[in-house]
Amino acid sequence: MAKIVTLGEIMLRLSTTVGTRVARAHSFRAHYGGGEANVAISLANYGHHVSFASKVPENHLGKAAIEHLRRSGVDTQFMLAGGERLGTYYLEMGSGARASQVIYDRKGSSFAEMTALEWDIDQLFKDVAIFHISGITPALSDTWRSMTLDLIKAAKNSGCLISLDINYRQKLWGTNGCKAFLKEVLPLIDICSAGKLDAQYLLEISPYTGSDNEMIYYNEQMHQLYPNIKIFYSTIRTVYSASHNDLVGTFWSNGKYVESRVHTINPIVDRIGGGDAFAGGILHGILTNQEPQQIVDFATAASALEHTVFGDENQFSESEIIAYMASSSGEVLR
Ligand SMILES: O=C(O)C(=O)C[C@H](O)[C@H](O)CO
Repeated sequence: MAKIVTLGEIMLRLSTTVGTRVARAHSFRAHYGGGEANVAISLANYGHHVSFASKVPENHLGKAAIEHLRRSGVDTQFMLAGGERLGTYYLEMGSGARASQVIYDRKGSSFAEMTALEWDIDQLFKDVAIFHISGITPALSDTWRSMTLDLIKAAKNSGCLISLDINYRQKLWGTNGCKAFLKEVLPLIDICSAGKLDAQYLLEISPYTGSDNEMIYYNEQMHQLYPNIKIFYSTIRTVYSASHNDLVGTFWSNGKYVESRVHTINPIVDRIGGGDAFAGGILHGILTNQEPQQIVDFATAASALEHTVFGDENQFSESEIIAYMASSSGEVLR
C-alpha cells in the first residue's frame, strides 16, 4: 500500500475524569496524542504503511510515546531522540454545557525546541504518496513556521501530495500569525481540512447569506483563492455540547460536494481527536481511490466511533467501521 508520512508533536495527555475540574483533580488518566500522530494511527489501523516523524526525549516518557505509536503499527524509524522533555497537555473533560478545556504545558519540549530539520529528508520522503502536516506545528515557534514550509517544499519536490489540516489552536498563536502562514503555505497544498470558521476568520471569506448549502459556497470560495487545492473536507456539528453531537462530514473534490448522513453521538465519551479520525478516513479513501460519497461516509463513521472511546486516537479497524456503518444501532454484536 502507498506510503504516508505525518509529522508533528506527540504529547502526553493528562485528563480529568468527567465531573472533576483540573484544579481539584487528585489523579489524571494518561494518554498520548498529537494531531498528526493520531492521523498516522488511523492510517495504520487501515493497513497503510505510515511513518510518523517527531522528536521525543530519551527517557521513559519518550519511550512510552514511541510504544503508543508502535502498538498501532505506525513506523517509528523517523522518531528522533533527544531534547529536554515531552510536551504535555492537561484536559479538563467537559460535560453538558461545560466545554472541555485544554491547558498546554509544551514549551521547551524536544519537538518545539528543534531548530533544524534533523531527519534525512531524502529518506523521509522516499516513495511517499502523501505528506500530512497540520497548522499546530508552525504555531510552536518562528523556527517551526519556516521549517514547516521547508518540509512541505521538500516533500513536493519529492513528488508527494501535500495534505494540511489547518487545525487552528488559539492557545498557541493569534489569528494574524496563522493568516500570514496560510497565505504562504496554501499555494503549496493539495488536500486541505478547512471548515466554515477557517474560511471566514482565517481566509477572510465573506459569510454566506444565501439559503442553499453554505459549505458548497465556502469550499468554492476557498478553491477560487487556492485553485491548487483540489480537495477540501471538514465536519459540521449541527447539535453541539460537550457530551452530545450531531455530526456530519463534508467533502469537496474538484467541484463535486458530498455530505455524510447525520451521526448522533450521545453520549460523547471523549471528543479529542474526532477531527483527526475524520482526516485519517478521508486520506484512506483518497489512497484507495474510493468515490467521494464512500470517502465521506467512511471518514464520518470513523470520527463518530472515535468519540465513543477514551484517548486521542482512532482505535477502530476498517472492518469495524464498515460494520458500524451497516448497523449503527448500538446493539450487541455477537
Ligand atoms: O492540541 C494539540 O496540539 C494536539 O495535538 C492534541 C490533540 O491530539 C489534538 O488536538 C487532537 O486533534
